[in-house]
Amino acid sequence: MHVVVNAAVSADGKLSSRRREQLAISGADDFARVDQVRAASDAIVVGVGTVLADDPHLTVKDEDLREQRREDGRPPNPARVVVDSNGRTPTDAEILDDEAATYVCLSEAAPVDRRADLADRAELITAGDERVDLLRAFAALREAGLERIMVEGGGELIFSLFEAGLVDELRTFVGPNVIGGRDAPTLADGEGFVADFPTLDLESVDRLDDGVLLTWRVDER
Ligand SMILES: NC(=O)C1=CN([C@@H]2O[C@H](COP(=O)(O)OP(=O)(O)OC[C@H]3O[C@@H](n4cnc5c(N)ncnc54)[C@H](OP(=O)(O)O)[C@@H]3O)[C@@H](O)[C@H]2O)C=CC1
Ligand SMILES: Nc1nc(O)c(N)c(N[C@@H]2O[C@H](COP(=O)(O)O)[C@@H](O)[C@H]2O)n1
Repeated sequence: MHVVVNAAVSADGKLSSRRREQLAISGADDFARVDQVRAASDAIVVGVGTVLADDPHLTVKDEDLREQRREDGRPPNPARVVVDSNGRTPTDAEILDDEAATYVCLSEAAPVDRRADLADRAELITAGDERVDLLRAFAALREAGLERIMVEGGGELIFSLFEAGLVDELRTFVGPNVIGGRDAPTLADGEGFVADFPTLDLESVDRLDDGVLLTWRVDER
């Protein structure tokens, strides 16, 4: 399995404002690049915080890229995955439509009625007691044949994936704005590290739109 985290941050490292509404930090060229990364992936993963904030669709937007996937014998869109301990994903969420397969990773704590609602629209994976155990959930995704994984956020999930040692590559588009706010989400939130910080090898730096794309390999821990 290869896990790429891709996100767009402001020049001060924020994913969004303190209102946690979806903000376009990327420009047109970066969104086109993101579409290519999606098209090259078997699955796109987000946390339920992103689903609740953005109601993302997580599909490939460019019809040529979808057609290329069909020609390669793959479904036109990668699978979508929500990490959602308690089954908070709304049943009318875009991510549950029939444009692509969807997996919802739950914990044992997810209420039975939420499981039943979600099971009509998605494959359910249960891993962890109170919170999704990411090592087990990602092992289940791998067993389902999903090898090339793109994670799009948000900051809580990205931190946990680094903590679990699951990230192979980090691609960060840094946009030309300052968002600020101590409560605004950043690339990696969660508890934060105080020692044994994950370290990265800088692979490339590319000017893109009015910002810069940083591609990092994550060192083994
Ligand atoms: N600029 C960009 O590129 C992007 C920006 N965003 C922005 O990010 C914000 C959302 O990010 P954020 O609030 O951090 O939410 P996340 O999308 O990271 O989801 C976090 C939630 O996932 C659930 N979860 C379950 N298991 C785990 C686990 N093991 N580790 C971590 N989380 C787990 C938790 O909810 P529970 O306990 O209920 O399961 C948790 O609160 C929005 O403002 C959105 O607009 C999002 C993506 C990309
Ligand atoms: N790469 C990138 N740049 C930004 O500026 C963004 N705001 C995001 N957001 C991510 O894209 C999701 C929306 O996807 P759909 O257009 O609905 O398919 C959003 O939920 C974030 O994960 N990404």
